[in-house]
Formats: sequence, C-alpha cells, structure tokens
Amino acid sequence: MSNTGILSIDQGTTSSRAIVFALNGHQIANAQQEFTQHYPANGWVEHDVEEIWSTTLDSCKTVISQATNKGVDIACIGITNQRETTVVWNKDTGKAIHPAIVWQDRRTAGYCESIKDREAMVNSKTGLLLDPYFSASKIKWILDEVQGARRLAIKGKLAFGTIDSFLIWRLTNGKAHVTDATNASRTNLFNIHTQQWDEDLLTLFDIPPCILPEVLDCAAEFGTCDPSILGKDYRITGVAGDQQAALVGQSCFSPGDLKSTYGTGCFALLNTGDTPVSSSHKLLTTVGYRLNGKTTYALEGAIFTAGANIQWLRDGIGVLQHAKQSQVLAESLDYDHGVFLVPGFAGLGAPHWNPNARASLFGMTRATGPAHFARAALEAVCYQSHELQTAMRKDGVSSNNVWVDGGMVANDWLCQFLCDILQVEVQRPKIMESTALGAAFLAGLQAGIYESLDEISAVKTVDRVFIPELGDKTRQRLLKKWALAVKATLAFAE
Ligand SMILES: Nc1ncnc2c1ncn2[C@@H]1O[C@H](COP(=O)(O)OP(=O)(O)O)[C@@H](O)[C@H]1O
Ligand SMILES: O=P(O)(O)OC[C@H](O)CO
Repeated sequence: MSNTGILSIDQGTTSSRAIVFALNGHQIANAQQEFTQHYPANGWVEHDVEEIWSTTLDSCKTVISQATNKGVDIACIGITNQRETTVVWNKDTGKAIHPAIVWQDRRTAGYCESIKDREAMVNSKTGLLLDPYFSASKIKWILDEVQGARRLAIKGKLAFGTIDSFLIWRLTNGKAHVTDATNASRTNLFNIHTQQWDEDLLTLFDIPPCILPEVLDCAAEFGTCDPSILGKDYRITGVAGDQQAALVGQSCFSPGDLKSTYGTGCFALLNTGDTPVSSSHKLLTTVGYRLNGKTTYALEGAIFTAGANIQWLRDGIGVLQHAKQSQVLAESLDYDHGVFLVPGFAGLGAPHWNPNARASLFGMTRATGPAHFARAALEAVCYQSHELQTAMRKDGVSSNNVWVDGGMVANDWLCQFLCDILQVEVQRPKIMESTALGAAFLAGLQAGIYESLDEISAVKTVDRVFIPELGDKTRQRLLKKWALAVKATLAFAE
C-alpha cells in the first residue's frame, strides 16, 4: 500500500489542478494551469469548455507521469470542481453548445427577479435562494438563446452537467452521465430533502428532465476512464463540489465544525449534521456530503469575490505584480488608514444577495496608494466573513474556531486580521490543498483505502493557530465604518 497514490482533479474557477496524494495526505505530484476568464458583457463571465478540458487533461498527464516515475500506483481518481458553473453539451459530439456560464455570471438577474414570488417554494425544496448564481436559470438561458437547443434537448440529444459531470463524461468517453449530491444541490433543481431532481422546479425553470445527470453519493462508482485518455482504466470513485470537498478535506465531520475557504470567492460551511438548518438570514442550506445514502447537511455563507479582489489589483489595474505582495503592502499601514473596498464586482452574496451591487471604494485621499488598495481588498474579505459569522449566530449555530484554506490563507496578515475581526481562533492546516485532499479522501473511501471518517480525520495536522490580538474598541470602530460602506454600496445599487 505504501506506493499507492490517489489522483485528485481540482477544476477551479481560475485554474485546473491535479494532485497525486499519498495516503497520509502528502503530495507526490502537483500540476496546475490557469485558464482564460471571458467577460463578454457587463456582469457576464464565461469559460471555454475546451480550455477547461485541455488544462485538466494536461495537468493529469503531468502528475501521472511524475507519480509513475516515483514508482507510485494510482489507485483511483477523485474530482472536485467550481460549483454551479453550467455546461450543456451535445451527447453525439461531446461538444458544448455554448461556453460554460460561470457561477459569477449575472446575466439571468432579470429573469430571477421576474419569478421572485416563487422564491419561498424554491428555498423550501433546495435550501437555496432564487439567484442567477445557481445553475437552473443558466441552463434555461442556454436552452432559450442557443438556436435549436431546446428542440435537441427534448429529443434527448443534449446533456447538462456541472464541471464534474462534464469531466466524467469526457474521461469515460461518453459512458457516464452522472454527478454527486453536493453538486446537484447547487443547481436550484434538486430537492435536498428527498435527494431527487424535483418536478416542480423543473417545471418552473422549464427544463426537460432528460438532460439531467444521475445523482450519486460522494463516494461511489462514477465511471471508469477510457484508457485512450489517461493511459489506463482508472476508476473515478469520489466527487464533491469544491467547497464541500474542502469540508471533507478539513475533516469537519461533526456538527458545529466550520471551514472557510479563501479562493477566488470565499465560502464558509458549517456542518449541521443530519438536520438541514433553514436560515432566516439568507445563508444557504446545502448538502455537506452524502455517504452510503446518508446526507450530512451544511449551512453556507457565500462571498463572491475574495482572492478575485487581489487578482483585480494584479491583472485588472496593475497595482500589484504578485498576489503575495499584498501582505507586505498591508503590513505597511496602521488600522486607521481609512480606505474601504466593498467588493461587489459580481454583486454581493450572503447575507445581502444583491446581484445589482457593484464594487465601491470609500475614503480615498491624495495619500492613497497601492498599499491602501491591497489592505482594503484583504480587509474586505475579513469584514464579509464577520457578516457571515453574525448571520450564522442569528440562525442559532456557531463555532468557536474556524479552519481556513484556499490560496489566500498563505497570507499571514490576512489570517491574523480575520482572527482579530472574528474574535475566534483561526486554524490553518499543514495541507492547505483541502479541496483536492477532500476529493482524494472520498475516492479513497469508495476504493476501500480508508475504512472510515475517523481514519481520515487522523491525517489532519495544524500548521498555525492564530489568536485574537486586536483591542475591541478599534475592532468595533472598523466594523461600524464597514457597515456604513456596505449601506452606501447597496443604496447606490438601487
Ligand atoms: N499571498 C496571497 N495573498 C492574498 N491572496 C492570494 C495570495 N496568494 C494567492 N492569492 C489569491 O488566491 C486566489 C487563488 O486561490 P485558489 O484557492 O487557488 O483559488 P481557486 O480555487 O478559486 O482558483 C487568487 O485569487 C489569488 O489572488
Ligand atoms: O473556484 P473557487 O474555489 O473559487 O470556488 C467556486 C465555488 O465553488 C462557487 O460556488
């Protein structure tokens, strides 16, 4: 067993990654490729499906070859993915009929608003809100706008899938059209109580059931890779949406366990056990994971842009050369630097859910420079995390600590400020690739490599625990200013 590895595919919003993990969670091989973000119109975000495929495939081939050279046998494959992003493809050709519509895309805001009176029904079945973020309105848009699509769909010629589903279709050479319960739970079409696609929702969004994938547990037999693709008939045995995979990767298996992932966006998920906790503060009730037919639920707060704020500073306006520069710049200022960024680049998520909000900067003077931009961009993510923590507490659930992961938490300054604002311990694991690790764990469970969740929990090790240091007076003053900035941003969106 010591030369056994698990290949994890992590298809994220900005990059495709493949990692081969040893059974103790250490990385044997790692490859990553960024791909292009397309912004064809105001509020639209698309990905080229072929670029998603080629970057995923190249990353997999690289790590398989590295692992093989080290004498490691890959036992199985786990897949985790950016959630909600919608692909509709032709089953005969395997080609997408439209670019992938990314979770951040707001093009269907008007349509969602037009059926807002149905939100209570949608929320009671799916645990979600009626928002362009989720897949259903994106599928409807493709079926309505791509010429001939609806006719082909009704004839059974088209397939819908989130990225996991699309990748499995390609890897199995069209033999499997499947997804897992976590990804299904993000579509606005899946009833989280019955664990089935829901007829009322399919009718509401006018989506023919024949285009939907079969929904499996997170540890299951998703299909076998066609040997022509990766060189062997690897079994795909674990799948979860990236935020849920991070919940598993961080071993948040008990009710009250909380993880927060700081990647392109930030997503806080709190394990609520076998109870789907319904929120009165616009948090989402979602499937945390489903194993052996048993569903564990989670309460989720979604912030649409986190690392994306830093990307904007780097790629959008050239204020930074590298993301990690943001730490040195942030450290150069004191708490009362006075600049606030409300990063509504893709609208505001929880707890506001305003798709029309846009990013706003407050408090600039002639002394404002790159350091202020960087610090305000990092601080915003922490203030927004505080909004999620407050909403969770109001909903009657909370946690005394938070496990963090994702690209941003390499930034020590961010972790300390987060901890100061939340006033709870922030714990950073040694293996920060929790998302990919979670998918590997799920695959390993199904393949019989891990016997139980306890065995998986034993793999986790802490890198650093951040302890609150900031005085409450300063903290309260900053939070008050932040609240004013959000209020003004929301007023501007009206
Ligand atoms: N040292 C850093 N400080 C702040 N942000 C960072 C740092 N390093 C990376 N990031 C941000 O983290 C994000 C990448 O994280 P990752 O977890 O790989 O994202 P995703 O899975 O969404 O593609 C990028 O948006 C980048 O701007
Ligand atoms: O690609 P990430 O890590 O920002 O995650 C995206 C989320 O899954 C969207 O819901």
